Amino acid sequence: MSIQRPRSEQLYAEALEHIVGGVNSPSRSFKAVGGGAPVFMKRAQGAHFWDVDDHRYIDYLCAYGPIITGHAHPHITEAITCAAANGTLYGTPTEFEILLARMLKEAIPSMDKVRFVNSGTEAVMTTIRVARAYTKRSKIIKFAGCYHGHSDLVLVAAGSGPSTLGIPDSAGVPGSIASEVITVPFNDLDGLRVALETFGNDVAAVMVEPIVGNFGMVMPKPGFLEGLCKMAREAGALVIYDEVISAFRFHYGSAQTYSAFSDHAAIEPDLTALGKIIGGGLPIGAYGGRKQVMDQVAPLGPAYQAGTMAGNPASISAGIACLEVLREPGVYERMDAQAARLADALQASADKNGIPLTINRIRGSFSAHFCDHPVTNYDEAQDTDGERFGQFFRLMLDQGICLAPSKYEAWFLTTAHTDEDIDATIAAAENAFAAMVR
Ligand SMILES: Cc1ncc(COP(=O)(O)O)c(C=O)c1O
Ligand SMILES: NCC(=O)CCC(=O)O
Repeated sequence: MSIQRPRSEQLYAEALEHIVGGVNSPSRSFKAVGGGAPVFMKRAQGAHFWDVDDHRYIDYLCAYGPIITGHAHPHITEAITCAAANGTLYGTPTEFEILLARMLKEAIPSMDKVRFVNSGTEAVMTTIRVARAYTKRSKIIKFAGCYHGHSDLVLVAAGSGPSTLGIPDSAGVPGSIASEVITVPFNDLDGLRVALETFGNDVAAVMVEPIVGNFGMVMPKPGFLEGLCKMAREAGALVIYDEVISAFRFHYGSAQTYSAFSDHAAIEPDLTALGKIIGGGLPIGAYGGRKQVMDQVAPLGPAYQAGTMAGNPASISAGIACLEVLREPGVYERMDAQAARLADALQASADKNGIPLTINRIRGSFSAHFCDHPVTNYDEAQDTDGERFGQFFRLMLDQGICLAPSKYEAWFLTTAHTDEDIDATIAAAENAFAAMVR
């Protein structure tokens, strides 16, 4: 089944000479799946990639989440082209920024005010600063395995990327900063209670991915978000939702407005961090929240946050166009149905071959864990067979199926995946599972 990729090998060798580790984000390295050259892609269209050796792949990596309408969607491409033709960066406000802010606010009503930044990392980093400014406290509670970007504070027990490479707690983060972060297991209200009882008066915010995307896709247990919000508020701390992955992933809205949760008022955060999908494939981040809290931000308030590239017309236009596509009726239902068919077939095929597999599916995305137990927190996600994942990853890649090179990452469907893509993926998985037990 193994296919050759001489041009990727050659480019990787060259890249290693010039770019640290040969990659511009460590998540792209194949270190956790047996090493060697990552595949260098040269073109992407719809649900497909072509590599530099002219092999075609069906894409479930989807750039780690932003590509939800498929690659080079004509409506988004037109918006970007048009923005570029009118100048890529002004350093002044533009009318489009207001439109995207309005669209985000309509979809996520807990945000009275929004500010655009350039990445999810920046968005999260700033929500923490704003929460600290507002509460005049310094500590943060986060949940083990949730990834919130690569700013110092949140690189403690940091989930997918760092965990894949065996560095959940980054070097270069001073102990004094790490000591400002308290880590609690996800889905564990008792753990949160103890943390708040111990440190409550110093806690500025409890930060969480309300639906986790960074140790697989993991739903909060019933009552978890309600309990989290209640306990945080009783302790005088703010609630920050990192919805960089989850916003617009499962429906036209965010986790905090998702229909799986019955009492939306009880799970409303004070601040929300956004990124990925809202930029339609261009760099973006945003954060927003209650007016009173957001008024802390400069130029209104004392919390400073700025950005030369922030709100650039291309990213904003791409974001608007992406949300316009997602607003079309039936879009999420279709991704849901395709993901259901794919996940069910993967499970059946693994079962048939006697390979323990736990699939966590939330509408159009899912994670597949090589284990025989549920995955509801980081410990359980770690306790899965990484070697088997690596083997599966390579067997799929060699049949033209592109997954993230990490056992912690999700599979993402897009509006561009066709029934034929799903059929081909199911057939490839059948072959892969059969090969794994031979
Ligand atoms: C939940 C979450 N927050 C924050 C980030 C950081 O976003 P970025 O990579 O755009 O800085 C990510 C990226 O993977 C993420 O998944
Ligand atoms: N779920 C983790 C990521 O999406 C990380 C992407 C990156 O840092 O390249």
